[in-house]
Amino acid sequence: MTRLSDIMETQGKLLYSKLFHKHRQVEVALNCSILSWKEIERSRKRSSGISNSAETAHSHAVQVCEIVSVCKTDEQENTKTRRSRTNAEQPSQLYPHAFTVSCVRRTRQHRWRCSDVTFHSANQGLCEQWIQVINEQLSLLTNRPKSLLVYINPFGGKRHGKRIYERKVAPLFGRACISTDVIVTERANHARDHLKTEANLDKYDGVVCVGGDGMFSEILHGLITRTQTDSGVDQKQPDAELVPCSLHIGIIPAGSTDCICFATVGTNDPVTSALHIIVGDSQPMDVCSVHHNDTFLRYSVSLLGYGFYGDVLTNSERTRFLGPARYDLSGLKTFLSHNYYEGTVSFLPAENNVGDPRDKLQCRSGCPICQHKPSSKDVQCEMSEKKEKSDEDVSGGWRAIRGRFIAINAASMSCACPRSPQGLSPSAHLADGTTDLILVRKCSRLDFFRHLLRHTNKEDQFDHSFVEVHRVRKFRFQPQQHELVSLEDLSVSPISSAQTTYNYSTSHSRWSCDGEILPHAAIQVSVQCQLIRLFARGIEEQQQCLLEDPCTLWALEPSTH
Ligand SMILES: Nc1ncnc2c1ncn2[C@@H]1O[C@H](COP(=O)(O)OP(=O)(O)OP(=O)(O)O)[C@@H](O)[C@H]1O
Repeated sequence: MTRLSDIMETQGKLLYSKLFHKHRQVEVALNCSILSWKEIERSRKRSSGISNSAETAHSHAVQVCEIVSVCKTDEQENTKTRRSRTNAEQPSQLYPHAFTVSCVRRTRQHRWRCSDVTFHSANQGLCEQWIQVINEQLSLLTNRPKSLLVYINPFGGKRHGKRIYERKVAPLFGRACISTDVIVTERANHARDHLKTEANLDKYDGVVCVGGDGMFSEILHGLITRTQTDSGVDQKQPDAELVPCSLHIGIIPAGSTDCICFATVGTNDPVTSALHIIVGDSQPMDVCSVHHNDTFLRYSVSLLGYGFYGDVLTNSERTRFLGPARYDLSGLKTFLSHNYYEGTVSFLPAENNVGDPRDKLQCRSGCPICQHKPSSKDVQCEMSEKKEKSDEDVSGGWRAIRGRFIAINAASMSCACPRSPQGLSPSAHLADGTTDLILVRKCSRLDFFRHLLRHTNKEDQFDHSFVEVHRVRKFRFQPQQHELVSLEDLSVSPISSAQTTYNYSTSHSRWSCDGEILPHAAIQVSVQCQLIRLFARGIEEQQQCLLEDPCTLWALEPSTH
């Protein structure tokens, strides 16, 4: 990676001045990508009668694209600060004019904060020039949103959505001169329906969702449906090539489950999300379209789960009154039930894909695998290759596995969360046009427990004889129609042997689709590569970016953060 200081040298300076920062003289320089400042400390050593002017410098730099705003420093603020200074800090009194640059500062665990840096000068005109030139550079950043449509779910999570937006997000949008239209939802699906038909989307550069994953799903469905309607595409057709949405979606986390935000930003923090929106970050994301025959069911961006995860969700819905504890209780109940389900999974492997579900390459900011996006031409080519092969192979490039499954999961992202830091599929990618299909076959309770346990540590959860994982572009599931099946032939684990009764599989489970239960067990799923874009940049390798340039403003905050 190129050092910021090198960029400063190689790119022409737009502006250079000696100003004061924190009562020390600094050299401040701006080019089209970096604002940097360097402390000048003159220690006049006199030896052998020769005056020696030495510079010891503390350098700082911020990328122009991470500047939130620049403004004249409030007169009162400036005077107050000056009055409170001691005599030793008097030079600032000689420099009464000032401007403040607000910029992104990285703190621990992928959190961003807005940090103010104030520069003082005796020359008012010079301060105004700095403000003007920095603003000119900011206006060249065309990816930044200027106008946003914000939907707030006032009942998401702990019901703090409105307060979070008003206190933490709106002031930042104001500073960045972003205009907003805010809609506080009055019922479930209010945001989805408004986006589908009423909203005048031409006015906006993006849509912001204040709430949890359920609220995000509403925005996702509203925006995709609207885009297809406006483009004359029929999303009901399972083979329709969907048109990518032009508006970005921003997520301000304010729900009880905020997995999409966590997976795309690395933290669930409203201020961090607001800053990613302000700087106009862009993270493409795959979306799975789910159909039952020719009926469109839903879109999914994170997890489609049949069997274990479908049952956990179905059971938890029956005990909503228990609050978030219902998921633990339902998980335990489902685990003890130890059901399995028979059916056929058919899938189209992503053979030309660069990555593999077990290659341990995690999807991170600027992910090379997601950048190697297959064009629809490549996918067509892959399909026709498969078709050619199909002359010999009856499956037409598709593979089919019939069996008895405890769980069938399709992870379109790692699905990492605080409880499972690696997630269900640690190497799944946000935008490579595939989903990781994980099949957990019938096994003993103890084995299944061992498999589940691996989600909480760093061991390979696919390294079990009863687990297989395939990276796929499409898949189908057809449940087996049959009577109740006995688990007699299961290898008996210590846990199950303690029980005197046998377990029986009910014939069907339900699919959990990003936390919503689907009405059909037989489904067809097709991954729509990079159908949407979020105001995010994926999870940054934080330590790496701190170490790469010592000349950086990105100092870590104390561990309290
Ligand atoms: N004004 C409203 N009144 C009732 N429900 C709403 C309203 N606005 C949105 N919703 C619905 O609330 C559901 C949950 O919202 P959200 O995801 O923001 O919060 P959550 O606490 O994370 O949800 P969950 O109950 O799924 O954990 C969404 O499916 C959404 O459709």
